[in-house]
Amino acid sequence: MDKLDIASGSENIVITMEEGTPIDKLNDFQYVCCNIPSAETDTRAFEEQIQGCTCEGVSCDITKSTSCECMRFGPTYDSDGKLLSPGQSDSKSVFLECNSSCKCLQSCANRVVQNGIRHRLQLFYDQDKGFGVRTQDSIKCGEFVCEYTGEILTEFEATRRARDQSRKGINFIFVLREHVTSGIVTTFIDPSSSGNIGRFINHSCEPNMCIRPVRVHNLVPRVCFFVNRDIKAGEELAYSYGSCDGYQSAENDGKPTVCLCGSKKCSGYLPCDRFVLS
Ligand SMILES: C[S@@+](CC[C@H](N)C(=O)[O-])C[C@H]1O[C@@H](n2cnc3c(N)ncnc32)[C@H](O)[C@@H]1O
Repeated sequence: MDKLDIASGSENIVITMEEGTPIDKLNDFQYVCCNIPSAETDTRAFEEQIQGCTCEGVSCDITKSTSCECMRFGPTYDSDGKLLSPGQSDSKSVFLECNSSCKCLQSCANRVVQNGIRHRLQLFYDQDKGFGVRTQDSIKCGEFVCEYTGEILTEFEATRRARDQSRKGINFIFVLREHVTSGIVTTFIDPSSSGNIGRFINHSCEPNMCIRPVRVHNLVPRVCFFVNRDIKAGEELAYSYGSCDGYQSAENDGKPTVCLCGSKKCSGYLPCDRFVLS
């Protein structure tokens, strides 16, 4: 692994590591910028291209979102590419960007996540919480930070791996629950051996980031982090591992993990997803 860039050049920005970060702990970790199917996962959702819009011009018009098929569920961003309503639990559940089959250009206002990480991020290590991520730039409320990429698992494999990871006192499996008309669609993402910088972000009971499941070229949801307030360079980035409109992260089975987020609103323990226990 590159000592200067944990992404080894695969992101469009260098992701540095604070001096002294014990990267030897990450021997088998492979950095991947996008989700990949595990050996057991049906790959059809990866292959099915979402139909693009037929808008004419360089960029689709955010202010007339009803005229763009990619914004049929409403706009996701404002004209500066900032997430609309980052401080609220979302009012809509489908977040669609324009994609490779649309006529608009890569600079279209409805293309944010697909343009990758824009702010300088740094990996660091804390004796108590382990790895963590801070920003080296100030970030404005609503701006995109990064995704949580990894292997997309079947429920069976997710349960097996979650139990396995819990025994080692750590759990990386992100459980995304989306409420759709036909019921609940659940996606399991495991970045423990293949993942991106999102894998290292810690939980806070008073987080500075929110999560949105964004779809771009295919049906596989991309779990995306956006800041929910203006933040300063040097701040640690954090999201809530607990449920919020269907998003949850698994935690240690049986023994709750004491939360060290340091917030006055701290609930004492990390949230736990019940699927691990079933
Ligand atoms: C997705 S990983 C985050 C990166 C992790 N710190 C590492 O060293 O790889 C989740 C794990 O980090 C630790 N963690 C995250 N947030 C924490 C918090 N607020 N307090 C205590 N431990 C935390 C827990 O061990 C949890 O299982």
